[in-house]
Amino acid sequence: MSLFELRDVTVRFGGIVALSEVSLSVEPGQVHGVIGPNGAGKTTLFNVACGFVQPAHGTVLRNGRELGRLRPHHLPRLGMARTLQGLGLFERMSVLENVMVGADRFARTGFWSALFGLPRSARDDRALAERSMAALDRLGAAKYAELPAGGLPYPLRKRVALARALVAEPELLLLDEPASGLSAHEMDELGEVITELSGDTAVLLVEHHMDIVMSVCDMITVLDFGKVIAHGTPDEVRDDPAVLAAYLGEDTEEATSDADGDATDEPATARREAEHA
Ligand SMILES: Nc1ncnc2c1ncn2[C@@H]1O[C@H](COP(=O)(O)OP(=O)(O)OP(=O)(O)O)[C@@H](O)[C@H]1O
Repeated sequence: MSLFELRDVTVRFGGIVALSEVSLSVEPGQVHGVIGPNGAGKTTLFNVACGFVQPAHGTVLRNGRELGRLRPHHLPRLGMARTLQGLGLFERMSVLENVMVGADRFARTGFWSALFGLPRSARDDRALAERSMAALDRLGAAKYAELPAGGLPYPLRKRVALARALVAEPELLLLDEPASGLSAHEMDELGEVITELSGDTAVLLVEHHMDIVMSVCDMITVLDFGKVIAHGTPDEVRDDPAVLAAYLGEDTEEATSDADGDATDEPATARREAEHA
């Protein structure tokens, strides 16, 4: 039984089929990457996994159980957490407070006891703060705990967002383009963090940057035009002719490592635009 599964998921936006009968499964301890060229359906797949988008057909399963109409607020009780491209931090709140927001799965305090400041609330708060500090420490960001999140450089804010997702101790972490906006060096660091985390939590990593996907994932699902065109280990996917044709191929060099280490896929984009025309 898989930890998490999408089975034959189809999503349509008007006349556009963003995902067509897509299936994938994430196993415990696995880092599962989802890659594909622009418009392949990666974000849509992530949004289905988070409950932002409801499939027209197909099912989402957690530990083999169909989830029905999954909504984002169901994730904590399903043992799932996510980070988003936009990070979604409260800029004026401290780093620690931001991370504590992610720990609500552990907050037993009810609305009334919190409102009247009953002792259990303070105890819960202390426990949450300790847990949050531990998550920050794990990501090398504990020393920024008291600073406003909005003032931190972008890579650090990413770490805070990751700590916030981790503090609920999810069994499955959903990461949407975590490498975007990072330098090559920061991407390497992120890769190490993800590999380290995967000892405790499975990861579904939707990512545009090929280098990090190839280096940290155990399994990769490749999408193109909303369909799964390949699935396998990084080595299998790298050599798959369908992947080479769709995404890697002659565009690989440009797509993964331009001079300053920042990824670009302009040649691939141009080709795909021509195909769509
Ligand atoms: N809300 C929406 N309304 C209409 N069409 C959409 C919507 N979201 C996505 N699409 C379309 O669905 C297809 C898949 O888009 P999606 O954003 O999931 O791809 P992607 O692989 O994440 O692309 P990128 O790498 O460019 O972000 C595209 O053709 C896109 O234009």
